[in-house]
Amino acid sequence: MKKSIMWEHIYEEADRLKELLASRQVADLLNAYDSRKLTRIIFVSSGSSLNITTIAKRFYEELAHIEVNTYTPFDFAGNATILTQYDREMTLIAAISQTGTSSGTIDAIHHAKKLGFNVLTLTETRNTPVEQLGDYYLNFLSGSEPCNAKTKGVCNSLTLLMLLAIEIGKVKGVLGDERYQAYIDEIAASIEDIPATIEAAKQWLENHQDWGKVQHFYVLGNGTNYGTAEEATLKMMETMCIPATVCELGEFSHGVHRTIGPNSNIITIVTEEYGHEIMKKTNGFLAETVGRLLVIDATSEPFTDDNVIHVAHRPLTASCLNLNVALQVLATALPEYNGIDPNQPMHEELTRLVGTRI
Ligand SMILES: O=P(O)(O)OC[C@H]1O[C@](O)(CO)[C@@H](O)[C@@H]1O
Repeated sequence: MKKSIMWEHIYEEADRLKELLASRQVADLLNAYDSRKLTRIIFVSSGSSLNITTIAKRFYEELAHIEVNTYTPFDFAGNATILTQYDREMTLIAAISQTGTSSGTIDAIHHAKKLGFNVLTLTETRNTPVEQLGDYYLNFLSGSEPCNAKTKGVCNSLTLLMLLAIEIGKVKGVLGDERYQAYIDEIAASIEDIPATIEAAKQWLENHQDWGKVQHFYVLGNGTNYGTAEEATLKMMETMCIPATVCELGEFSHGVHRTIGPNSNIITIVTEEYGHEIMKKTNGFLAETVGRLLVIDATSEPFTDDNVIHVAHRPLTASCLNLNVALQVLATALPEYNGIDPNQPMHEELTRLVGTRI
């Protein structure tokens, strides 16, 4: 079977990210848009473009003192009457769509404009409705990604959101020069980590091809990487075409734990953020209880075991970039072990029926 085009996108990630980091587009945006009074960002997006906002949330709150609200387009347009109460000058709506063609996101932009908000749009694809409807624009700079499950676009858009938070933090004076540089340096170092992450995940998979046969899996994460767990769940569901469950670590023992047993397959994401001790105990319990456990470990003292993939410890960003890369490798490789193209068409008639894209 021909290797999926997703591999090409994954191997491009480090170069596309370096271009993004070198770009001046965020600085140019902040010259055109005065972010000094900004106290609230409302993200509106779907799928991976939504999951990156959950990951990026804490960078805005911590580094720029901006409250973050994350909405799906439907919820934003139809279930958010509180929007009318928000100060238009202190609030920015940021609509994200890789393709720039998701109809829900387009409707949400129209709604935001009707309410009188400033709208920043972010896309991978230029000359699309999402690009053109906003007041301000940022491109992912990831290059074209003509497949269903996005990889390089996720890495670039996630990094773009982190860079935007860091630059706004600097403009607002929340982030001093030293901390600003430390974040930029950590992102640069994380980009250099990517080839090793890809290799570590591929090597682990060589001996664990049986994961390709699973019919359901869980992903557990917390803190910054709860969003990564959501993204991994979506990515692997999209490529493997099987159901999955995502759970925030603290919530796992509030009911979800009752569903697991020897037939369960669980991926956990381990960092040193709040909840680390509980994650350790949970992993110990899972190792005894479930059929398959995979631990993606980004701590400073990673545990070495047959069920562990190591990702470099990057404490300021909780290694979020490389954790996503490792999980993208899984999502691409596992269907291929069964001779299935991770990008195979599936129920396209539904997206046409409900008008997912324009
Ligand atoms: O970012 P977009 O183009 O609005 O699409 C949202 C989501 O839709 C999908 O393409 C699948 O429908 C996802 O891969 C993507 O994350």
